[in-house]
Amino acid sequence: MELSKLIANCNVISIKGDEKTDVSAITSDSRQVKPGSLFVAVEGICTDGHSYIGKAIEEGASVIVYDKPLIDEFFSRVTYIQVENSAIALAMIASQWYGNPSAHLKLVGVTGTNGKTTVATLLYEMFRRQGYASGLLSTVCNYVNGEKFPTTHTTLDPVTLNRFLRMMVDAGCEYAFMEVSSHAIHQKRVYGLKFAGGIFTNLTQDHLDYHKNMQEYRDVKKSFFDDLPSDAFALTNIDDKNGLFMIQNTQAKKYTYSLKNMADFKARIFEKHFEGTDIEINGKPLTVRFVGLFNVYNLLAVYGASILLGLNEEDVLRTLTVVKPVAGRFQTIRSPKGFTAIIDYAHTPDALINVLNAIHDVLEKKGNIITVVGCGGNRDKTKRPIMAREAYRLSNKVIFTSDNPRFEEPQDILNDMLAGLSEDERRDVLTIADRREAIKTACALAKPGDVVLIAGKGHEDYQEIRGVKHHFDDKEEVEKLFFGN
Ligand SMILES: CC(=O)N[C@H]1[C@@H](OP(=O)(O)OP(=O)(O)OC[C@H]2O[C@@H](n3ccc(=O)[nH]c3=O)[C@H](O)[C@@H]2O)O[C@H](CO)[C@@H](O)[C@@H]1O[C@H](C)C(=O)N[C@@H](C)C(=O)N[C@H](CCC(=O)O)C(=O)O
Ligand SMILES: Nc1ncnc2c1ncn2[C@@H]1O[C@H](COP(=O)(O)OP(=O)(O)OP(=O)(O)O)[C@@H](O)[C@H]1O
Ligand SMILES: N[C@H](CCC[C@H](N)C(=O)O)C(=O)O
Ligand SMILES: [Mg+2]
Repeated sequence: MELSKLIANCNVISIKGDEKTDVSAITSDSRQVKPGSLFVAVEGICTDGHSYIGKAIEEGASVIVYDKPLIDEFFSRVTYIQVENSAIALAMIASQWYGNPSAHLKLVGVTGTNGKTTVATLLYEMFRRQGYASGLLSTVCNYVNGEKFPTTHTTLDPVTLNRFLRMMVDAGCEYAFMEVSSHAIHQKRVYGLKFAGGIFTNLTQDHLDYHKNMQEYRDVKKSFFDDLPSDAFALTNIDDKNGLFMIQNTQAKKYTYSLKNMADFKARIFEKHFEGTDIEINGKPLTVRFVGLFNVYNLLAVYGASILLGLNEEDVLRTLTVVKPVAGRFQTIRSPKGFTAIIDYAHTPDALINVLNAIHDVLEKKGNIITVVGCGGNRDKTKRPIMAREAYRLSNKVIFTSDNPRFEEPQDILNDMLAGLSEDERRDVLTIADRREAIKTACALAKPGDVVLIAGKGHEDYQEIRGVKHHFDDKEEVEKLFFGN
């Protein structure tokens, strides 16, 4: 593609070299540069792409896009484009390169601390079941109409993201649903995408390793809604204290959902059981196969977005009665000994509280809750003592274990968790760093009628230790213990 066309939507400060040059590929990673590539130098968290400009040229890059003064020498065979912001330029160039695919889809972004995967995946299933070709970009998996692709992030980098959206357009998809993480908004990964709608689920503590404080985290999320166009919808959970704040300055059409207040989309709960929940949405009764108050919020968001996108109400309600939880989200496995294991991706204090309360609601004190939980390494450390405290408070027995230690010592993470308990309380808990052993111990302690909650890793099929992902799957571990093999 001709360079001048590629940079048409960028805020260009200066151009040195031939603007008509033909570009053969685009990347922000010098290690992926091929002859004729355009390389965008982006300042990152670990390193600065500007330091790899020399390397990119050595590998054959013919265009360099940058936003900081260059000290390197200029080569006459290379075109240098100085832009206002490289991360934004990367997103705009990626969209152009793939023919602005988001403009040819009805793209809906879901943001919030918890519930993004659940809401985005259920929307994808909803639209597929109504016969619409659709795509999904989520933490668990990406789908282009029925075809499955593994993923690396909750929200992909702009080049990969736009490549997927292009694949969706080429496959005839009309709708696309994606998770929008706060990291992605902050790093401009979704910049310039044309959204047909945005959904806010909730905001509670997470990622305080990355964002300076809760206010910055909240403001980053809000900026996603600030940038929505006027023909899009902004659908928000007004039972969350930041729900209205999120849509305060958006140009998009505002809609609300709630279980407690007057709202455009409203639900009530009648009866909770282990197999599901009897609810009412906008006055219509239905039984869903989901457990937990938080899942009623997720389903309500799905209902609201489906209606706003033009689906028929009866079809939507009928589909809500048949869809099932996403892998690793409140996934229940019955043991032959009469207790239940629940695998759940709760990896924030709020998610853990919600999932434990949901178990209490259906257990009605007729059994004990044994919780196995750990916290991820090289992530928000301040959530560790809180998660430990809540797990202790809401369980009959807790076993602290490892999640993904990444580059930290497992015992250091466990110590941060234990700091959330008093000395007396610490004597009540078991600390077993080996996750396999921890799960085994919990299942050995369980009596008929009990629940073993295994929290934090959900669908993940690995444990990340010192940069290596070792195969590990909570569900597989439980099935081995229950059914052998
Ligand atoms: C902290 C974080 O978000 N990091 C993301 C960020 O990387 P970074 O800023 O560290 O990049 P860097 O390594 O400093 O490099 C800067 C630039 O130099 C380039 N470079 C680097 C080395 C080299 O040899 N040559 C070269 O050109 C890099 O390609 C990059 O363009 O930009 C990269 C490209 O988009 C991401 O892959 C990377 O995700 C890392 C792997 C990650 O783990 N991110 C997690 C925290 C994340 O994003 N999570 C959210 C979900 C969170 C939630 O649950 O809500 C997600 O959306 O997945
Ligand atoms: N609406 C909700 N409110 C609070 N907690 C929720 C909600 N939905 C799900 N959870 C809890 O959070 C966990 C993760 O759910 P889900 O994967 O849908 O969230 P997510 O926002 O995609 O997470 P991530 O940030 O890792 O992408 C679930 O296993 C459950 O424990
Ligand atoms: N998307 C989340 C995943 C956390 C999952 C948990 N198992 C962990 O490793 O901390 C994050 O990047 O914080
Ligand atoms: Mg997710």
